[in-house]
Amino acid sequence: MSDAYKRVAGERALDYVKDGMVLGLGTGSTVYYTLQKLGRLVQEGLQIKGIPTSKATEVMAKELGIPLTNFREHPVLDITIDGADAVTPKLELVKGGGGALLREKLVAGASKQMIVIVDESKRVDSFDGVSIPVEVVPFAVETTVERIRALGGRPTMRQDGDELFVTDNAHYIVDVTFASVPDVAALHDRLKRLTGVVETGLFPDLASFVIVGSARGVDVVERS
Ligand SMILES: O=C(CO)[C@H](O)[C@H](O)COP(=O)(O)O
Repeated sequence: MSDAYKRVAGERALDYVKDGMVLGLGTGSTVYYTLQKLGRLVQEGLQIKGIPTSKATEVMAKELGIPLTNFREHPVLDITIDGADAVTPKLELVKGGGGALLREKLVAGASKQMIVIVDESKRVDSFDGVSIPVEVVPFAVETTVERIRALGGRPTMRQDGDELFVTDNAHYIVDVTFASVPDVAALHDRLKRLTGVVETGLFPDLASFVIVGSARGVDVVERS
C-alpha cells in the first residue's frame, strides 16, 4: 500500500516543474516514481536538465532518457525533488537511508527549492530514537565511532551483505540513534565537528515543503 502512497507523492512533485528548469534528482524508492513520470514527460517534450544525487539515480535517469547536466554548467538548480526517512512538523529531515546523503545535501543546498516526497509513515514528532545516517571516512573509523558514542549515540556500522556499505564517495555510513534529540541543528553541529565525520543525514532547514502521500491522496505540508 505504501508504494501507492510513494507513487502519488513522487508524481505530484512534477506539478511544480516547468520548461527550462534544472532539477536535482534525489535517490530512493519514492523518487523512483518521480523519475519514471519525468522520463515520460521528457519523451512528450518537457525541456529540463537534471543533476543526479547518486550513481543509481544517474543510471536510471540515463535509461529513461532524462538529460543530465552538472554543477560546472549549472551551479544553481531550480528545484530538487527528494525523499526522506523521517520528517518532523518543522520540516526537519533525516536522510541517507539509501546512503546518498552527501550528494543529496550538496544538491539540495544549491537549489532554490527542495520538494520532499514521502509516504505518511515518514512523519514523526521528533528524531528521538530515529536512526540517523552519518557519512564517515574509512580511515580511523573505529575512533570516529567511539567519538559518536561519547556524544551519547548508539552507532552501528552499515553493512552491505558481509561487507561494510561503501557510499558513492568511497566513505562508510554509521547509523546512529540518540534517545533524545531536543535540537536537530545542534546535534548536526556536534557530529559535524568530529574530524572523521564527512556529513550527517540531518537536514534541519533545507526542505521548502513536503508532499505526503496517504490513503487520503496527497497533503502539501508547509513548515509549522
Ligand atoms: O535519503 C535517501 C537516500 O539516501 C532517500 O531519500 C531516503 O532514504 C528515502 O528513501 P525512500 O524514498 O526509498 O523511502
